[in-house]
Amino acid sequence: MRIAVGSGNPVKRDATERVFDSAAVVAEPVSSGVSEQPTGHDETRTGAENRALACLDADAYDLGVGIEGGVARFAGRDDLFLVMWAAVTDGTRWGRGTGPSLRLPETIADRVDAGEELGPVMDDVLGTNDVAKKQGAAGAFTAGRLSRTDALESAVVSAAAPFLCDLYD
Ligand SMILES: O=P(O)(O)OP(=O)(O)OP(=O)(O)OC[C@H]1O[C@@H](n2cnc3c(O)ncnc32)[C@H](O)[C@@H]1O
Repeated sequence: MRIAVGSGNPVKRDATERVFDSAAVVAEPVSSGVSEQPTGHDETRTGAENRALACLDADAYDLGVGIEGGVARFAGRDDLFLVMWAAVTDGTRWGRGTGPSLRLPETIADRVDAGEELGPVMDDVLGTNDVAKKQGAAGAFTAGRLSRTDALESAVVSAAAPFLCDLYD
């Protein structure tokens, strides 16, 4: 089975490889079709779906996987969370799922609310370079207990459910 993951970010490829461990996983950097910093569940989910479809079309793949990081609030609450959505498609059937949500510290949430992208803000605060391609905000917020790869693996395996369980058919 050939699987494309619609990103050049190595943590997204690693998370996908963990889920589809007997498949060949190829990274296909594609456009998300949403803003650089998606806001809200709808925009973040749409980014994951767009990436899944775009990378499936890039070559002859059996499945396309799209993963998108975003920030979102929950109904009636003020705090801002890092969220992550994944989508899996074979071009006909779809699976969608989320990973864990992590509340952003207020100073970081304020900067993202003011229009900055989370990745650069995290690098600035942590004094790192490309943390989004390494342990990620999840790793930083949990003292390494939950890496971005771990978190995205949860999102991808959740999205893969319709391809793993025939109750969805
Ligand atoms: O190369 P792509 O696939 O675009 O990967 P990305 O990590 O840059 O992009 P996302 O669209 O998944 O995330 C949107 C923004 O949120 C940031 N972001 C998301 N999750 C993060 C995390 O765990 N740690 C740091 N930044 C994160 C990311 O760096 C972007 O600035």
